Amino acid sequence: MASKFVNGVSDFAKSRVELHIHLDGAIRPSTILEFAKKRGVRLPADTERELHGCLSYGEPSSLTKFLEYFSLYMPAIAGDRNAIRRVAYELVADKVQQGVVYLEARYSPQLLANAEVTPVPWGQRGGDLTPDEVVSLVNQGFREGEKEFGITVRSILCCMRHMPDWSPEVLRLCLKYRDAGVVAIDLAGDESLVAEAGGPHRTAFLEAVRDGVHRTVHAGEVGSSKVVEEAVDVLRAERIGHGYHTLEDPELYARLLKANMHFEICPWSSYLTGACLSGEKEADFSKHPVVRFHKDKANFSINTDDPLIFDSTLATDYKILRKYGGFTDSDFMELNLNAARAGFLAEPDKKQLLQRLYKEYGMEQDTIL
Ligand SMILES: O=c1[nH]cnc2c1ncn2[C@@H]1O[C@H](CO)[C@@H](O)[C@H]1O
Repeated sequence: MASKFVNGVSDFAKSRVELHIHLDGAIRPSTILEFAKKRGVRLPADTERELHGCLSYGEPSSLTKFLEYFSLYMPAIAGDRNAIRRVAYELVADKVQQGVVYLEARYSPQLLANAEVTPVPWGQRGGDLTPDEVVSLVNQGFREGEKEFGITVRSILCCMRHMPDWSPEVLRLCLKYRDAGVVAIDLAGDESLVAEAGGPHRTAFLEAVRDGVHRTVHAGEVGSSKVVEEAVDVLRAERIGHGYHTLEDPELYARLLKANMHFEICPWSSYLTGACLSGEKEADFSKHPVVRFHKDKANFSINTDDPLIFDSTLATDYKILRKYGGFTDSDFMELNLNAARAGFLAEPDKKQLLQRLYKEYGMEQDTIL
């Protein structure tokens, strides 16, 4: 799939920071299979290889069609305590393999629950796993992974654009678990269907500002620059998830460059969701917005987004930038340092992370700080 674009290109394998990955878009096919069998959930295939083939794709589609893939496998995981702890732990294990030293992973607590959520997602029967307990289970999985693998992991809780009624609870969980690894609130979902953030989303984000909860918003992925403008001016986002279509509004773009806004860029994802380079069969990533961002010295990170469905790893995205954007090792170091600075880690931990990166990149920190 992705490999046809980047065969033979070398990778940047030093310590990396990843800020934009969906926990529920990053599950191992083997784990989906295992829990589906245990729970009697039907899947589109019953070997790991075939299943992975069914749950992923490699040609450009749309955000709406991409989001439908979740329904193929989420019934195997949602509502199961062991499954949820496992997928969190395994994400850490997988990311260590990809050289990640700091990870922020996001998910919707409601989409993994089967109690105290209306409607109960994925056609599940109601049960007794609440969004609150989901967060606690994910935290446990991440803490186990951190301990085992020696990296730092934090989480971001997603509000869903089409489910404004869930947002007050998402904010409550951000506050309840702020000392247990939850660092921010996000707004995810299909901005091609729901571009304007409804009242409860706005209220949750403004309360987040008031209560010191960090904020990132999916905006300008497939939606227009207006969605980005709303994210910044109304929802008070500190980072933008994707943000490619910011470029349609030069004034807004100039303002965000000046404000050093951080863009969470997901190159391979953006091709497959039709967010960028749409209509191109042989994608020419030299025309991707990330190349412009790079030229303009914008503040951005490189992320996989949903590596299960996009059949990718961080290497896929790094190789694309190396091949089509001319990114060098020092560019990769710089963007990872920018990612660490834009991370929602508490200040002392962030300082430690930056020191770790300087050391591993062989940089004299005195000359950089
Ligand atoms: O690229 C994306 N854009 C918008 N929403 C997304 C994307 N990837 C995943 N999700 C949505 O976020 C939820 C919580 O993790 C996922 O269940 C999916 O619905």
